[in-house]
Amino acid sequence: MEVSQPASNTPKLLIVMGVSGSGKSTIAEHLATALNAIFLDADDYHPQNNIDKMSRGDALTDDDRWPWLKTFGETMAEQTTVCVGACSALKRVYRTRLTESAKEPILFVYLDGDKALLMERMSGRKDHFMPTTLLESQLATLETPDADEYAISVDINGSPEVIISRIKQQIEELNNDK
Ligand SMILES: Nc1ncnc2c1ncn2[C@@H]1O[C@H](COP(=O)(O)OP(=O)(O)OP(=O)(O)O)[C@@H](O)[C@H]1O
Ligand SMILES: O=C(O)[C@H](O)[C@@H](O)[C@H](O)[C@H](O)CO
Repeated sequence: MEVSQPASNTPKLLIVMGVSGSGKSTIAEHLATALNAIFLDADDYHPQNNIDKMSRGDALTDDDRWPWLKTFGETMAEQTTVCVGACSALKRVYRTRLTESAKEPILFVYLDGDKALLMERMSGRKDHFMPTTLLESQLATLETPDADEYAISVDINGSPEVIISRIKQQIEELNNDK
C-alpha cells in the first residue's frame, strides 16, 4: 500500500461505517495507512456487556450504543493528527451524536454491499464475536447516509486496494465541489 502525506484538504476525522462484515476494520486500517493517519476501531471501545450481548446473538439497542458512541467520538476528537475510525454508525442519529461528541465535522465513508457478499465475508472470519445471525438486524437498523449528510458511499466489491482508491477519488471529488 502506497503511503502518502494527507493532502491539506483531507478531512481530519473520517469514520468508515456500515453493517457487520462490510469491511470497516479492514478498510479503515488500510485507509489510515494510505493517509498516514491514526486508526481507531470502535469495537475496542465497547463495554464488555455489549460484547457479551452480541456474542449471545442479541442485537444492541440505542441505550447500549449511546455511551459507546460518546466515548468513541470523544476519543477521535482527542487525536492531534488525521484519524480514521471504524464504527458501524448505523443510524443517522448515531452519526449526529458522534459528530457532536467530536465537536467537529466527521466524513462518513459508507461501505455498501449486498447481503450475499456481506454474509460471505462474515462467514469467512474465524474467532470474531459477531454471529452471522445478527446480519439481518444490522441491515434492518441501517439508515444509509442521506444526500445532505457529510458522507460518501463506496461499493465493497473488489480488493481493499481498489476500495481505497475509490475512497480517495471520492474525497478528491468532494473537495473539487467545494
Ligand atoms: N475488500 C475485501 N475483499 C475481501 N475480503 C475482505 C474485504 N474487506 C474485508 N474483507 C474480509 O471480510 C471480513 C469482514 O471484514 P471486517 O472484519 O473488516 O468487517 P467489519 O465491518 O469491521 O465487521 P464487524 O463490524 O463485524 O467487526 C474479514 O474476514 C476481512 O478480512
Ligand atoms: O452498532 C452495532 O450494532 C455494533 O457496533 C456492531 O456493528 C458491532 O460493533 C460490529 O459490527 C461487530 O464487530
